[in-house]
Amino acid sequence: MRLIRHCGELPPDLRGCVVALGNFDGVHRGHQAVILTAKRIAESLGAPHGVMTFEPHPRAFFNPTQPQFRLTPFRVKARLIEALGIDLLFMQHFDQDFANMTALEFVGDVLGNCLKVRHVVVGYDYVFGKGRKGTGALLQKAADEGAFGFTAVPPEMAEGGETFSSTRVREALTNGRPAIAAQLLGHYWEIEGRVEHGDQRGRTIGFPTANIHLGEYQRPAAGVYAVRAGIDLGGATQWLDGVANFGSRPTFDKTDQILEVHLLDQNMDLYGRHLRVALIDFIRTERKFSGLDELKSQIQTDAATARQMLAARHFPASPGPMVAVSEN
Ligand SMILES: Cc1cc2nc3c(=O)[nH]c(=O)nc-3n(C[C@H](O)[C@H](O)[C@H](O)COP(=O)(O)O)c2cc1C
Ligand SMILES: Nc1ncnc2c1ncn2[C@@H]1O[C@H](COP(=O)(O)OP(=O)(O)O)[C@@H](O)[C@H]1O
Repeated sequence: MRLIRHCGELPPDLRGCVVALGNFDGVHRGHQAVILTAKRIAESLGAPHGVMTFEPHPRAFFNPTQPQFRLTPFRVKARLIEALGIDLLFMQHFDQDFANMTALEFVGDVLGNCLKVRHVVVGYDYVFGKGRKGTGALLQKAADEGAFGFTAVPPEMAEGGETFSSTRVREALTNGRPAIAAQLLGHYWEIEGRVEHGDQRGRTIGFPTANIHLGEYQRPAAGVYAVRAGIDLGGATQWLDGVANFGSRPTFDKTDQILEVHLLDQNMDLYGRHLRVALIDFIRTERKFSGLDELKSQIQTDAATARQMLAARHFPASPGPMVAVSEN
């Protein structure tokens, strides 16, 4: 997959693609339907396929003080889109100038003059352009006038008849339901980041923990999770079982929230390493303990619970993006 940040970077032979437009935060199963529709149409036309997405997320641009909400920071989103086999990823920088662009200007200048798109694909409720005036109807009108082909993909339904949505994924995570989030996403939800130094207390109780700050990520429910941690070993991601706590560690009167991951049966220096942490199951809510002994004995129980939960699930043997398995 080729990442294009500026129109001028697009080689002439890659003009005329079929493009899926959207924010696609999470790349959930509804997003996948939109992106794969663009891919299928492109293949039938013999054209390149692409996804156009906007950074920073327009919602974060317009409301910079709102709580963090991202399911997938850009690099994670890009990896998931690449896994769908897409040729081109257009990352459109979202700034004040871009926000001022009308829907018609976007269609004419970006989709038309710059990309010379053959076909545009969006989800059923997608809106774009200044004042959110750009709709499926506007794109259909441009298509009727011969600018390009157009497809609006109808809502993809989950088993219970509800539509897949990033909002529902966020709700599942804040309610401590990572398995539900995984069903909606079609893959386990992952937090990834660099391992930082902490208070070096973990090793003294036999549970060293790799610490990761969540940055722009949506905060899940505070508590203990069975996790799988992905570490880059020689270019391939190796997945290891673990138990993690996300929260503010009230036992030590801390207030900042952090993800702390203990890898089961491992002893390795992870400081400064890049870690992917997939939340698999929720074990319990975070608590304030009377002291280290009580915390240690609870973490021993948590580790045993995580072991059982992870053993009950089946994960693909090969490294790469993990796929969600159904609840059992
Ligand atoms: C499985 C697990 C469960 C935890 N549960 C709690 C908890 O309920 N309450 C709490 O205050 N801290 C909890 N912690 C966080 C520990 O307080 C923290 O890992 C320990 O103090 C080590 O901190 P350090 O990495 O800064 O050295 C948990 C940690 C792990 C690994
Ligand atoms: N099984 C393991 N799981 C997690 N981290 C481990 C493990 N074994 C060794 N480590 C190392 O120990 C560090 C955490 O130890 P800890 O005493 O909790 O220190 P800190 O407070 O700095 O996180 C990790 O960052 C990693 O480098």
